[in-house]
Parts: sequence; structure tokens; C-alpha cells
Amino acid sequence: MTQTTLALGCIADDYTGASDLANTLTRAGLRTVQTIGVPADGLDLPEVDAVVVALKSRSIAPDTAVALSLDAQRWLAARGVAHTLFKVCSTFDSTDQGNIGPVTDALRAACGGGPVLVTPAFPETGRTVFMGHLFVGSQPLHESPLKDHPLNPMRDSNLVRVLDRQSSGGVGLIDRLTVAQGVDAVRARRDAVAAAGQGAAIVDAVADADLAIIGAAALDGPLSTGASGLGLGLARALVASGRVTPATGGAEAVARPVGGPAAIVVGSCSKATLEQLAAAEALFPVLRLDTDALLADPSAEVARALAFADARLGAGPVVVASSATPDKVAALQARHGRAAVGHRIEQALADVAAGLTERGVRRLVVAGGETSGAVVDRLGIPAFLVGPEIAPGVPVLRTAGLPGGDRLMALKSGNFGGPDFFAKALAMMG
Ligand SMILES: Nc1ncnc2c1ncn2[C@@H]1O[C@H](COP(=O)(O)OP(=O)(O)OP(=O)(O)O)[C@@H](O)[C@H]1O
Ligand SMILES: O=C(O)[C@@H](O)C(=O)CO
Repeated sequence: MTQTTLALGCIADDYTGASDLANTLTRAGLRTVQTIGVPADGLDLPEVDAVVVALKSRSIAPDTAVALSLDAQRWLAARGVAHTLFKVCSTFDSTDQGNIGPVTDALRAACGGGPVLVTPAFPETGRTVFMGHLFVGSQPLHESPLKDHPLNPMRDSNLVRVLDRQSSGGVGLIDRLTVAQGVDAVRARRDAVAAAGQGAAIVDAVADADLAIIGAAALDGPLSTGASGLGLGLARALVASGRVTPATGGAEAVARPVGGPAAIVVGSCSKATLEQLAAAEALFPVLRLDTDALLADPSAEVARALAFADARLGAGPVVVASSATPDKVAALQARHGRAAVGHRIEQALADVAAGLTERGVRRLVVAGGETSGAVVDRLGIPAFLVGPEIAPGVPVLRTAGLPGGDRLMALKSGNFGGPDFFAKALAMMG
């Protein structure tokens, strides 16, 4: 990539979230590439309108998340980035320590500018924000399945309060009544937030039209924080202002066949994933890992999964899953500790994915953000090109710069996709 200006730079706090955003930007006409971490100097990237730098910073120590995000911002700044979007989860996954607040604060200090507009709204997937409260479908966040998330249980729907607890700059609200009045009203309210000395404002949005208004206002400044909905708003504003000429086509070619066996690796325990796994059981051989055995002797359990795959891969796709219901997850965490359980299961699933690719698998679906992070890191993938959409927020991805030839992958956020997601994904991967 030799260009000296970049219309939109994005720093995503996990890999599935990054591909969700890359999908949204591509559909909105921005030529987009997703890199895994800050790209190495020699990585040959195509000429693009947007780069999504995928980090694995959602559930790590705040200081490390800040350092990684600032590194990514420096890389984007060196490419003349005009605006940076810090991509967080549409369900605002975080704890009182972070990382949405600390990273937004640090990026604001690095980029300058007034209060940062923050909204996780993504109406296409049922995430809306009204009077600062986040809804998942018709349920407030704290009553939704996210209250039982294995790593970041979300027990407060009031995002002004949630962000304020993890941020040093003070948090205001730009409500739906203001957004409905248009871009100038949002700008005026942002000025009021600045005058009150606050560093960020949660912005309500219940429909894509709201996000286009917010996107246009956000482009006045160097930084915003949000999910794919805000990405859509920014992309629409970039196109409407003539700063980007929309590209068409190209996504289908990204999914051209790569051959080889296919597999699905599942570490998400979300309600949507559990339903998808149940549906997959009628179609594919599924191995459910024994998580107690895995924690006692990970390599033996990984070997069991690979033996299962060896016996079946010749005949069709196989599924390996660690997923369990919230009560079982809670019981396992009570015995071994939340962080240790999560990390060790992710690493075991990454071992399984590596073993599968050694056995020739070239089409791989991974479910779960942290799980995808562990798998993509283990496979050493430097970047992805963005293909057609399988379900809202989940595109077919083609590896770029990976020795040994391209692979097709899909990284599914826990809560995304309908019950038939896994079959649909494999059907679109040739
Ligand atoms: N049986 C299990 N018991 C306890 N923890 C598990 C189990 N299976 C998987 N996990 C852990 O649960 C976590 C699931 O997080 P992950 O981000 O992969 O999925 P998700 O939260 O549903 O997806 P997203 O972050 O995209 O919403 C991982 O750390 C994984 O290792
Ligand atoms: O925003 C979302 O919901 C997803 O892209 C995601 O980040 C889930 O991990």
C-alpha cells in the first residue's frame, strides 16, 4: 500500500469484531482490508479507503490494551489517517476497569479534538441505544443473555454510567431527541458536552438514519468509538461528502474456491452459538470437548479431537466445540477461575485449529471473539480480504500474505448469525 492518506482507520478490540466492521465498510462501498495487529513492514496491502487493525485487547489488562491501541494509531497516523474509529462490541463488552474507557481516553489524548462520540448501536443486529440505555433486541442489556457472558458479564444497561466508571474524562449524553434534529443539533450538543469539560458522550441511535447523522458529526473530529453501526454511519458520511468514491463488486471474487477439507471450531458459549451448534449436530459430526479433562490434560483432549477429525474429515466437514450452557460455564469457572478457564480453552481450540490445518483443512469457521483471536494468532495470519456476507456482521474472509496458499475463513461473533449459520457459512466457502 503506497497511498499517503487513508479516509478511515479502525482499531478493533477483537478479531471477529474487526471482520464485522470490515464487512460493514465493504458493503457501504469502502475498499477495506483487515490486518491482524499492526502490519509488519514488508506486508503488501492493496490500495484501500479503510484499514481495520484487529487487536485482541478487549479482555486484557487496560495498560496493555492502551499500549497496543496507541501503536495501531501511530501506524494509522503514519498513513495520514483522517479519522480513527475505535471499534468495540455492540454489546459494550467491558468491565469497570476497561477497556473501552481507558483506550478511548488514550486515543483522544493522542489524536486531540473535542469530546469523542461513542455509540455501540448496530440496529441491523438489534442493538439500539435510547436515553443512554443499550438494548439487545427488546431487552435491556442487563436482562439480555450478555448478563451471563463468560468473560465480561454485562449487568448495567446505562452506558453513561458504564463508561463513566472506566473513563477519566467525564461522560455526557446526546439523546435521540437531539439526533432526530440532525447533524447541527448533534454538533451543538457536543459543544455543550465540551463546555461541561466532559471527554466523551454516549450517543443514542435506534436506526441506520441516526447513524448517518452521527457519522457526519463524528467526521468533524479525529476519533470516535463504536460498533459496526457507527462504521456504517462514518462510511455513509465519507461517501456523501465525496471523500470516498464508492467501490462496487469484488467481494464475490474474494470467496473463490480454495479446495481442501472444511471444519468448524467453536468456543463461544452464547445463546445464539448454542442454538447453531444444536442445528449443526443434525448435519455434521460434532465433537464436544470434555472441559474438565481438557483443563486436567489439554494435549490429551486436543489429541482426542484430532483423532475424531482424522476419522471423518475425508467424508466432509467436522465440528469441534467446547461450548456449554451458562450454569456449566459458571460451575467450571468456580472450580478453576474465570480467566484461567477462558485462556486454557482458547489455547486448546487454537491447537485443534492448527492440527486441522496440518491435516489439510483450508476452509475454517471459528465461533467466538476470543476464540477467533487465539486461532488466528496460532495460524499466523497477517491480514484478511473481505468477501460476501454470510449473516449480518460476518463475512467470508480470505487470508492474505499467508505462506502455503490462501484459506477461506469466517470469524463469527458469539451473538451473530441465525440457527443455520454454520451450514450457510460452509456453503458460501465452496
Ligand atoms: N465450556 C466452557 N466453560 C467455560 N468457558 C468456556 C467454555 N467454552 C469456552 N469457554 C470460554 O468462553 C469464552 C468465550 O468467549 P468468546 O469471545 O470466544 O465467545 P463469545 O464471547 O461468545 O463471542 P464474542 O466475544 O464474539 O461475543 C472463551 O474464553 C472460551 O475459552
Ligand atoms: O459488535 C459486535 O457485536 C461484534 O462485532 C463483536 O465485537 C462481538 O464480539
